[in-house]
Amino acid sequence: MKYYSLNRKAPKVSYRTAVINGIAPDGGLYFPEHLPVLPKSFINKLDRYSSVEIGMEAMAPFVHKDIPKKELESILEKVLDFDFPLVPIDAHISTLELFHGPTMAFKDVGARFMALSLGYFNRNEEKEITVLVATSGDTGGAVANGFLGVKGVNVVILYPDGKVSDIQERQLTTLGQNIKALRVQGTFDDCQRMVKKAFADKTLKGSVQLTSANSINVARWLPQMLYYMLAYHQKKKPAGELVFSVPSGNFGNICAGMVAQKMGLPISHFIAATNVNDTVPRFMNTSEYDPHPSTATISNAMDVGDPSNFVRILELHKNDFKSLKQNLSSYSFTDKETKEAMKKIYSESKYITDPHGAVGYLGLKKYLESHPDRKGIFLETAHPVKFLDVVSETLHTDIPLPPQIEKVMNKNKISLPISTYDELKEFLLT
Ligand SMILES: Cc1ncc(COP(=O)(O)O)c(C=O)c1O
Ligand SMILES: N[C@@H](CCOP(=O)(O)O)C(=O)O
Repeated sequence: MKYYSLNRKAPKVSYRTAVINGIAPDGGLYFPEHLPVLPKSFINKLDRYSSVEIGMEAMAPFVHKDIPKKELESILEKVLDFDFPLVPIDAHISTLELFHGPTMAFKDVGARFMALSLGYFNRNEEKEITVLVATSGDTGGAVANGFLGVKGVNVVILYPDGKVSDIQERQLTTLGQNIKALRVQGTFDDCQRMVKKAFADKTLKGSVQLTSANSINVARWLPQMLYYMLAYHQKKKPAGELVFSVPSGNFGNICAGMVAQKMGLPISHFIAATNVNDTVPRFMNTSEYDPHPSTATISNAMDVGDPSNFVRILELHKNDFKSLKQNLSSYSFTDKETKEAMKKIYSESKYITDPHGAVGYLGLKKYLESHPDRKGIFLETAHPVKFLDVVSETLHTDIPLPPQIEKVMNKNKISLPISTYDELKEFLLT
């Protein structure tokens, strides 16, 4: 498989080079040259395959030639070593829990897939590589955990100071070793801008080999398509067409779902549910992309004003607004609505959602109002314990700390404050 730059001013590259570069030299996101269509016989029998077998079929074409099948299998065995249960909420709605991994958010699959891919590519290299990552909460912890101790890789995480939850901050600042955290005076978008500026900085790139572990990196982005396949894997046959509501921030997860759909998964429609950071819902109403600075919300990991992956979504729909409209609805919700939804789900179904999942639920509910004949799944993207304050204040209930979280609670948070790109550059060069 070759990958091209969406800015179309850089050479096509292999999976290996796309992963190592992170972003193309012309500043564009990499995109697969073609999307393989999976055999109908495979799609119709997803329930009969194991998660690793599904992962092999779906991911092999994307890494082909750079990662041998045996190695890919061993990577997938490590990446998919936890469950992704589909839980019914009511007669029309289920939720796919993506939080049973080591950092309890959906980022664990992509982060570990990328870490293991890079570890494989770096196995005989002497040169060190620096993985730069911007986080609004969950990517940082997942990347820190996934890359901890990986030979030849240093990780630098940028997060917006005071805008991530206490547990999220602990997950990205307490591991030590090859993981460093920088707390930025600004928003997630400022962090992401600094990361992108670093990639465009020739003097920096001459001294440090940089890559990104955000979903701009194909190794972080593409494996997320497996969630959608694993949902069908749990459905009784024939599953029929489903709609997916995806709580969205940087739009990597929903975009990976759209890749799965193009590969043959029978998804009838997507809902991108956002908090008040509504750049995409506004675009879907006006066809004008007009990013606003992000606003802090209780679903903080989605506080993104200028989502990186939206260009990939446009590419998947050949930049045709009409065809995008047929496949995607997008709605935004306030914190008040989110809390009301958390209460409603808890009182009606005894199910505790985190604020991100609750936004996904609201998006699905809204869509089903005008499509009562359809059934849908909203993705529960993080464990509610990661947002303990909001959840206990809203639902007046306690959540016991799972062992994954307990182990970071008594550790010291270590991070350096920065406010400008020059400070980041100085940090990377010393
Ligand atoms: C818990 C949670 N939900 C939803 C999102 C949004 O996902 P995406 O950025 O892929 O749209 C994130 C962060 O990305 C997250 O951490
Ligand atoms: N919500 C994310 C923001 C970055 O998203 P990514 O998927 O592009 O890494 C976070 O939790 O950091």
